[in-house]
Amino acid sequence: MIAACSIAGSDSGGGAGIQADIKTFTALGVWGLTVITAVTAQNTREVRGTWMLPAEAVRAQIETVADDFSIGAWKTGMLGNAENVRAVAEALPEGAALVIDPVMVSTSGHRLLAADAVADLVGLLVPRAAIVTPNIPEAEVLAGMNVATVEDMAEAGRRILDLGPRAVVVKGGHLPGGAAIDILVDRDGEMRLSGERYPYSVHGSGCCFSAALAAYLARGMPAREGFSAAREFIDTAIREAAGGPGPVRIVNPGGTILRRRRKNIS
Ligand SMILES: Cc1ncc(CO)c(N)n1
Repeated sequence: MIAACSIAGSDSGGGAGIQADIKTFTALGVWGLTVITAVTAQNTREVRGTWMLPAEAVRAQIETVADDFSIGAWKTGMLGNAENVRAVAEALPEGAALVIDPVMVSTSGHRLLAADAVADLVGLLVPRAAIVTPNIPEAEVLAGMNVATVEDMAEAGRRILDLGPRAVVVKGGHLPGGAAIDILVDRDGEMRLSGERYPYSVHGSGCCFSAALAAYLARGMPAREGFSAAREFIDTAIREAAGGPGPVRIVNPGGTILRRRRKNIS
């Protein structure tokens, strides 16, 4: 069995957070494990409240799943506060393949990471990541610069790479313009993917993208290949959500890779 574990908050609306991650893992043939950091009362339009779980509960969930499952990849989403960031850093097994979605603020404008937790996220977790996946506002915080152009995105990606992860994907969905461009930066250089820009924004797209990346890493794909595959997966999910705003619609992307690799899953 290929398994991946999401460390994130619950979205009662089912479009983002833990729920998005389980649905994505399932669509990609990966067994989804979950470590819940927080509960949110949320729908596609607003976050009405958030309640953090104690760090002890976060630590115990990580240790319990790690003791039983062979976990091909981990991903973090909403961590909420510095205590939970530290608990994750302490409990996460050494050498784990880690995708960090540095969730800070919801699309609807609600804070999902305390401002004073950013330093611990950067100091304790980002250097351990296989891939960090900031959107533009998150890249601005992590890189300490304004990002207004595609070249700014690449520069921000390089600065975040200097924090120590093996790769960074800066997602360009928040930039104005014709195409939606995402840039992966790693020590070999950069890789740009240009996709269609849909005339609406959907709830949960960032969560599904990073979960898809984690699923592909768990299935043994290298980071650059996983980036292409996850980009295609989320493009389909956003397109199928047409009529938005609303949640992304996760569809099984089908294709030969999934069917071929499915045989490996018992
Ligand atoms: C629980 C949760 N995680 C992440 C996001 C990011 O969109 C959200 N809105 N809610």
